[in-house]
Amino acid sequence: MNLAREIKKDIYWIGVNDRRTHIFENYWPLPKGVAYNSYIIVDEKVVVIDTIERSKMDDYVENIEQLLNGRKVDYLVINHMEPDHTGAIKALLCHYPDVKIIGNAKTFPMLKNFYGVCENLMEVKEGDSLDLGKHKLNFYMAPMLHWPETMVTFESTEGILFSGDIFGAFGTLDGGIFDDEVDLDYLEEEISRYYSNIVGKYGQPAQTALKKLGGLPIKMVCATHGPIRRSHIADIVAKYDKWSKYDTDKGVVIVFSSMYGNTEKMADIIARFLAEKGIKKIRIHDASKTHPSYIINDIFRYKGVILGSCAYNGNAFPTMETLLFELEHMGVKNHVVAFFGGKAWAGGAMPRFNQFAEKIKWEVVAPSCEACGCPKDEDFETCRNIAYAMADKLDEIC
Ligand SMILES: Cc1cc2nc3c(=O)[nH]c(=O)nc-3n(C[C@H](O)[C@H](O)[C@H](O)COP(=O)(O)O)c2cc1C
Repeated sequence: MNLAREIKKDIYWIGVNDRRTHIFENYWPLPKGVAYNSYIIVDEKVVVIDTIERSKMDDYVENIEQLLNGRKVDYLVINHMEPDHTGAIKALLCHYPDVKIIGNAKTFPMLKNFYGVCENLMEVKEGDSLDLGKHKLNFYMAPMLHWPETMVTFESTEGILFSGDIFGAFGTLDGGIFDDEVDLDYLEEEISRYYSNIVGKYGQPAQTALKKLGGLPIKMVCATHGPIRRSHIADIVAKYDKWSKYDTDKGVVIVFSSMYGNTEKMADIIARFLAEKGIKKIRIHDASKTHPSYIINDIFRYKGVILGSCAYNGNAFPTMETLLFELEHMGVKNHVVAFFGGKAWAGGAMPRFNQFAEKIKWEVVAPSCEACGCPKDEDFETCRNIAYAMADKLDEIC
């Protein structure tokens, strides 16, 4: 049986599910797997829009052959060059050597560098269109979402936006492929984790793209990962708008790195004081246990961040270092922060935390608390001060 599915007359989803890969881009955990979505329009001309990751390319090409029943592919649109969407290009070209490849000026150098393909290219620019017969494609550039060459393709007859990675999600498509057929609640974290981890660094390009695409009469959004949107388009667009503006809710993410439990105890104390002040949305993460992707996802949700680390060889603990590096690298904006931790002699984490606050430009709401050995009464008082200052700040700005 061919798992290809018609999504509108003569337009098919020809994607695959990947439940075998544990970590996406060899870094981001995939507890619910991931789908690589590809699409084909069978008109007077046949066009494939984006391909899939190479591990399933044999099945993929076989599906296309079955579906086309002897017809050839005329065009391949490359919205995004990342290998999880271009991994099957060479296999496709082996079966259909005359395919004309559609991309933009930034696509083709990458195509040559990754796959040595440099013939039969058709370059498109902003607003260019292509007639397939009944269907017409329009191309719009979406640079840095999340690579320089990224673009989107709008099919204007049915109003379908082939959005590449934009509006994508982790999680396989277990049965249904549309947003009204799958359990969106079950996928919720995988949708936001995809945004915060993969697209999150590019808030400004996302805002630009939303404004540009906002004028199109979109009836369906077909991303390269996650469910196809046809019933809840406004919902994902609103989420993207919120996330890409770094607009967060009232709540606090406490993250600690602790070897022997002293710093962890301070995390619990701060959380208790926050609760005393009426803060309900408190998420505590152990940076040594929880992958940064989940912590970053919570930081994209909540305005307040309180970070704690024991001193470790003159620095913060390595698992905290990893998180700080990620946050700095992503340039996450618009948070308020405070710090705590433990030491046994000259400390180490606090100078690193201060450097972090300066670099990321988050407002520090209270002086840090650094306990020497196990935390004592005066440390608990400083923790109380951190929690109360954070709660007051959130009351003021959220
Ligand atoms: C490998 C190692 C390196 C450490 N480096 C420092 C340091 O540079 N400065 C310091 O004051 N304490 C240092 N300490 C001591 C711890 O920071 C201290 O014991 C702290 O209370 C541990 O907090 P925790 O219980 O949350 O793990 C180090 C401890 C270990 C085991």
